[in-house]
Amino acid sequence: MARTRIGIFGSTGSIGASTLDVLARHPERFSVDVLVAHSRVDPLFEQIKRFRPATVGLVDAGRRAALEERLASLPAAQRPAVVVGQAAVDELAGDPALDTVVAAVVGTAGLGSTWNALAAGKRVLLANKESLVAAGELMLDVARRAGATLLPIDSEHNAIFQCLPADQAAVVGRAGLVGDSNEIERLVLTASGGPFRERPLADFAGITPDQACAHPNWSMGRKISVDSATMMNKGLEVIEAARLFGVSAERIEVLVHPESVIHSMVRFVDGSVIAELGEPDMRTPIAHALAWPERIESGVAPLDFGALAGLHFESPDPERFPALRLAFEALAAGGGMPLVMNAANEVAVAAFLERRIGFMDIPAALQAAMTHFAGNAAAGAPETIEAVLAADREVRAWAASWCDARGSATALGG
Ligand SMILES: NC(=O)C1=CN([C@@H]2O[C@H](COP(=O)(O)OP(=O)(O)OC[C@H]3O[C@@H](n4cnc5c(N)ncnc54)[C@H](OP(=O)(O)O)[C@@H]3O)[C@@H](O)[C@H]2O)C=CC1
Ligand SMILES: CC(=O)[C@@H](O)[C@H](O)COP(=O)(O)O
Ligand SMILES: [Mn+2]
Repeated sequence: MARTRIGIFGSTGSIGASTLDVLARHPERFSVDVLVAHSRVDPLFEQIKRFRPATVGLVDAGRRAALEERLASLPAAQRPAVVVGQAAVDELAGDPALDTVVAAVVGTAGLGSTWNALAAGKRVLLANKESLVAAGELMLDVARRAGATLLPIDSEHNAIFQCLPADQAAVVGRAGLVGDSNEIERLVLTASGGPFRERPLADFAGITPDQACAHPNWSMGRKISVDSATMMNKGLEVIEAARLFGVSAERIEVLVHPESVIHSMVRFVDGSVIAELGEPDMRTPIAHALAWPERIESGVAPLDFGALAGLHFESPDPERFPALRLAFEALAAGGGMPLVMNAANEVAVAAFLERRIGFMDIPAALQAAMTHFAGNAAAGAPETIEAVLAADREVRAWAASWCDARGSATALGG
């Protein structure tokens, strides 16, 4: 059997590392053909030595010399072709030499590569939820038209995908929509509640970036870790679920489950609930999507029920986690509002990580952007990928000014 040729966009990140860990267990089944990073050449070089890709992409042209210097130490036959710059790297995702693209870039920076892979009709393992939130139906359209197979590896969506009836799951797997099934009552997205689930609101002002990135169950990149701490991650995931599974906001429930053992569930009209359980380890959904519809070993230990202290559930607190409510509002508003919310969030999280604004300024930035752009966003979602990118840039510029003003006011004691 010919090996499946894999490209990992965002290979040096947390999802990239988990994917390579799974792939290393199945060298007879998969080859690693393309690896893409933004600028971190040291981990990229280690991956090149181990997995011998034919091509590597580096977005930051300023790091090219550093990468070439390292590659010069390898025998010529082991040196990959090097592609540099965002546009050229994004084009690699549509390369006919790839069967499967793992979309693991963080933020809407991943939109170009995810889009190109779908447009080329590939199997796309989607971690990069921000692209789907920003581009929405446009992205699903391009996937459908090209006959792409869009498989979620975000743990909740992969869990739901696994819980759906086989005929429905096959439709999602081919980038279609579940639609208004009269068998499925609702989708239940579980949420850990993040590191501040029990912290009083009065103490939120002093939250530091390192505290926000200390997720209780999952080891992830810093942006998504902050999103989990504000529960914006769950908000993005509500929109991601609505898009992937074609369900309205009323049929999506968020349930805080601090152990992250149940990764999500589907409620059926007859009262049945089907859940997917496992250790909180991304190698499980990644292995599932790599091999789907077959199953392969992932390296994740079997769940030890005897070691569980219990499974707990509670409702999300809207006072301490307003970002979740804002996401439901953005979904209900439709049009370009999810794009506005997402772009403002990316800018505000970056400002928080750089200590320019406080933790609760993140949801404040979302609220301000959503209010400011309400008229534009209501006009409808952008109709081309270029319009999505232009709208994303416009909101980012506005949100950056908002964060600058908020940061100066805070520094002045305002
Ligand atoms: N981590 C997790 O467990 C989960 C993550 N996700 C989603 O997966 C995505 C990735 O998250 P995570 O792995 O945690 O993030 P990380 O921050 O760990 O990694 C991000 C990766 O993207 C690369 N990158 C950054 N900017 C660009 C760009 N402009 N073009 C190409 N590559 C770029 C980085 O390269 P470099 O290293 O050079 O900076 C790095 O390889 C996010 O959308 C997140 O929401 C979803 C579910 C779980
Ligand atoms: C692993 C994964 O899929 C993350 O998106 C995770 O869900 C984050 O946990 P929260 O439930 O705290 O957002
Ligand atoms: Mn998730």
